[in-house]
Amino acid sequence: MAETNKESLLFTRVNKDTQSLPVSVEDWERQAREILPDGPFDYIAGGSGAEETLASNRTAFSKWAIVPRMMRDVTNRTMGITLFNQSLRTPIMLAPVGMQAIAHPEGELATARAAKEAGVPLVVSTVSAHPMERIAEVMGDAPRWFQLYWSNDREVSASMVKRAEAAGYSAIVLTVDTIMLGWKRRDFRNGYSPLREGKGMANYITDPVLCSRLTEVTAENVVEEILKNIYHPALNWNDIAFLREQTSLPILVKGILHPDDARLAVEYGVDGIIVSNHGGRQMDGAISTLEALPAIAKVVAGKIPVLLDSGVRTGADVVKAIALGANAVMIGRPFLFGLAVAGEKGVASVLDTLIHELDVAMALSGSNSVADLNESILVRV
Ligand SMILES: Cc1cc2nc3c(=O)[nH]c(=O)nc-3n(C[C@H](O)[C@H](O)[C@H](O)COP(=O)(O)O)c2cc1C
Ligand SMILES: O=C(O)C(=O)c1ccccc1
Repeated sequence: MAETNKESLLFTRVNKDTQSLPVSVEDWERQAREILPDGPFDYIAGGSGAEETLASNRTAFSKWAIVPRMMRDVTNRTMGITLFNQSLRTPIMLAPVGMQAIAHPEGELATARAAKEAGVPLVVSTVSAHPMERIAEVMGDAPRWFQLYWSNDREVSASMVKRAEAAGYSAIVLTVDTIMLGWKRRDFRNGYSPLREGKGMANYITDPVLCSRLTEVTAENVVEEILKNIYHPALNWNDIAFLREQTSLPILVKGILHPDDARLAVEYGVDGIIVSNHGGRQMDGAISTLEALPAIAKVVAGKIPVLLDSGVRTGADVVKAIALGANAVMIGRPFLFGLAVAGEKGVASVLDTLIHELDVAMALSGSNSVADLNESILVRV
């Protein structure tokens, strides 16, 4: 990506199109704060409980410093990786984020266009504001995964997975940390629930199995059904076998923080792990993902890919996560702030900035490829 680097620094970053756009996630967040009402803004930016995990996701990154290597000829460096036989331009993905219409009316459709343009895979949420098939249409051949919220009616889960496979999604991400919703004080204060407002029902109202359960298909009935479906405390490792019967796609579990769970994921034949605390939105007081990563990477020992999200904001953050054992990272709120402020252009700009930051961070740390990144360039501070 040497050519992009030159261009970005000398031209793109100072040309008139990008000048008015924010250049950091903090700036995007500030602008989103101005545009969005309290309900949606707090829903997006907030965390659960006392927001301790939300904060520690960031401080964890500052507890590691990069010790850059010099004079390593980084002319021909690459950010490319291969994940489940798919070549990706960078080790960055868009995390599954539901109900994106609360940020921007075009929601996931705008995000999908930006992701496609940037060559960054998108993970579409079960509770997306547009049907997965519609989002797939926008993406054409561009890489996309489907995130599943296990339903307490497993035939609904099976139906969604089959629809995703038919619509060209190439992996299933089973989110396992949301067997019930986290305790969100900001939302209680604001009296705000996007799910209740029907912002996350597109995949349900279009689902034949879910609709067959209703006496009458109305928005109200669908929302009630979703609320019942999202609550599924019985989820356990044996459910993986059922999921495996429904699809030939790779299955990842999202929300792993304990090395023993990582070991179980491998044992139960899962194809990938996403180290995540849901961006500090579920179990407050939970360990930050960067702190959790090394022990998990050690247990997994390269048997399956390990991804990480929660708190990734800069190119240097990506370098640190990969150096500590992640194969790739995902971002959530950063792209949502971009979406809220400037729709597709905003998501595109957030991605462009992060990708260029990563390129510069790799070059200046003396790394020619993602495979070059390891703990030897990190120190605890
Ligand atoms: C508004 C919002 C909605 C989310 N919806 C989902 C979802 O539907 N499914 C899911 O697995 N994770 C969901 N997440 C969690 C993200 O996938 C991701 O784990 C988290 O945002 C990463 O942390 P970050 O925001 O600090 O980058 C959501 C996060 C936010 C902020
Ligand atoms: O807001 C969230 O983080 C989230 O993941 C979610 C889960 C279930 C329903 C709606 C949102």
